[in-house]
Amino acid sequence: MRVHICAVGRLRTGPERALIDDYLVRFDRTGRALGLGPAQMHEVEDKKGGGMSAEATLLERIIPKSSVIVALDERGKLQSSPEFATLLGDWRDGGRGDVAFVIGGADGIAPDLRKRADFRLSFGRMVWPHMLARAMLCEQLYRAASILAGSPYHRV
Ligand SMILES: C[S@@+](CC[C@H](N)C(=O)[O-])C[C@H]1O[C@@H](n2cnc3c(N)ncnc32)[C@H](O)[C@@H]1O
Repeated sequence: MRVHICAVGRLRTGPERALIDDYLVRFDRTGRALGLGPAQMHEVEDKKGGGMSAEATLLERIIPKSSVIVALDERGKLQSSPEFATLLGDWRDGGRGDVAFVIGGADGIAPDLRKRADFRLSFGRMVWPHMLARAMLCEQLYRAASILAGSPYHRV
């Protein structure tokens, strides 16, 4: 099952990029034997300042058809890391295709796209900058793969 990260904003060279690249390499390496990955990053940018509805139009174009859509949203559902690992395994085994994680921009994800999502995932009720949310997602993907692989990275 391929994992798509569909995000608003272009990641420039810097500390977030280093973190994200590192966790995605680790995720791909750990996930390969589990049928998870590779992870692909898709970015959109609305240069005309059309806000979340313009961003949603661009996001809709890059979300692969028939993928499970997971919207990252602070109002979504909280998961422990083992619960998230189980979800990822279930999506892989469910045979629906790929999974697409959607990360909004400064205004968030437009309501229609949020409603269309199969799952809304929260990293807590605080709002994080989108690039940090991206880095946190990549770490949790690696952690989930490690949990499913039974490797000792995750400790309770
Ligand atoms: C700066 S936030 C936008 C927050 C905005 N208030 C909203 O209504 O969503 C940019 C993006 O980062 C992600 N994000 C930020 N905090 C999050 C959290 N606690 N849990 C999950 N995703 C989060 C979401 O995808 C959000 O659309």
